[in-house]
Amino acid sequence: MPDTDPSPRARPQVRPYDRIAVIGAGAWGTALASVARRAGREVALWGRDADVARAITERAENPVYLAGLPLPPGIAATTDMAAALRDAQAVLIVTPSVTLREICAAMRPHLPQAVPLALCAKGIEAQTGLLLGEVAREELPGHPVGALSGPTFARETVLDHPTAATVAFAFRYRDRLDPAQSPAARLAVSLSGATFRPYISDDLVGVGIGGAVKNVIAIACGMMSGAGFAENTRAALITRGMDEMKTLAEVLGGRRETVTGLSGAGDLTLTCSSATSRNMSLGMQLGRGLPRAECFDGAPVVVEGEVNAISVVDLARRIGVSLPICEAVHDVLHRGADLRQTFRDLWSRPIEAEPKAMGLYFDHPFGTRVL
Ligand SMILES: NC(=O)C1=CN([C@@H]2O[C@H](COP(=O)(O)OP(=O)(O)OC[C@H]3O[C@@H](n4cnc5c(N)ncnc54)[C@H](OP(=O)(O)O)[C@@H]3O)[C@@H](O)[C@H]2O)C=CC1
Ligand SMILES: O=C(CO)COP(=O)(O)O
Repeated sequence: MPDTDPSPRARPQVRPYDRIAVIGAGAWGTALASVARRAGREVALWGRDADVARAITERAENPVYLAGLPLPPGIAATTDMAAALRDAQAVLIVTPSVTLREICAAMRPHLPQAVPLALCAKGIEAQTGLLLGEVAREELPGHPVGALSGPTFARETVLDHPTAATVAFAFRYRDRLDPAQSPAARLAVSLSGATFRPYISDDLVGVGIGGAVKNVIAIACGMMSGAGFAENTRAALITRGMDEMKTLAEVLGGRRETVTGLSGAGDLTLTCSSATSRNMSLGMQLGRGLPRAECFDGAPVVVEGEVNAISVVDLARRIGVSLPICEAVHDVLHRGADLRQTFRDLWSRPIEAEPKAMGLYFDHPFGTRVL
């Protein structure tokens, strides 16, 4: 494959998918439906709330998840899975990661044959340690499975702020011979618009790990910031958190370069920098000492990093990978560990080398009394 951009005339033509189904009418599902609609696609959006579906179809608004934001007209929202999937040429699955198996089962009887599926949630299945792509492959064999992931707050995307994301599908042999017909290329072109810019990847593992781990690191950043620490600490957590992503991705067969891309470093930077992130925001509230039940005023908010902390840490332990920041978040969230003491301990672990490959470890001179 050439590694430079050929002249415009020599670029292969990519056929977009004309009809796209989006499963999940929350903030991100609605935003992606808007992206696809603005790109000129016919869009069916499935959600389980009839009032929300009606408001999207009739008033071009999602009053629950994106209140006050005008959506592009022409999104056909429905609570009927069969209707949403009828004649779909590509499907975006956008419900929280814990629901993926049940959503796949609900889709199974209605899916057109071999239609590509792009997973847009961020997580790892807790009971099995499987990446979401593996879960979808188990539940819906015979479909190309990929992911769409990146630094993409739903509101900003709907507000048409320039946004970029990665579309990843494992390339089959025939995709390497004719990349223009690959699901990654076709979906990327289908969603491309004046302000939405997808990049193409074949590294589903690297993209999946980036999305799952960044949520946990964002909780860590929020915790430290809520506890009163400042920018030095956040920058250290982002950088060392990225190292945890790289290590895990590489051991599982993903690429380090993917982790430095939009779905890794990009998303990590976004979610660790802003209280708009639900993960960062949960960490901040806990860091300030709020009990979990009182965070978000008790509202049931999707915070993927909370479940991801369990699945990421379990997976890493099973395969012998050390992820100290994820472990710290896990212990505070799920083992009742003291937040400040846990982060003190994190800072006084044995001195090690950057990069790890140097293989150097020394005792920390102050042990756990360093902060
Ligand atoms: N919001 C964002 O900016 C972004 C989110 N994401 C990812 O997208 C995924 C979804 O998040 P987001 O859209 O923000 O979440 P929201 O909380 O906005 O919406 C969740 C949606 O999932 C539906 N849902 C929940 N449980 C089920 C279920 N068991 N069966 C069917 N539908 C269900 C909800 O339906 P109901 O209203 O009926 O409960 C709701 O429509 C997450 O993995 C998130 O990390 C990725 C990028 C950006
Ligand atoms: O994944 C996101 C942006 O890319 C959304 O982050 P939160 O789930 O933390 O809000």
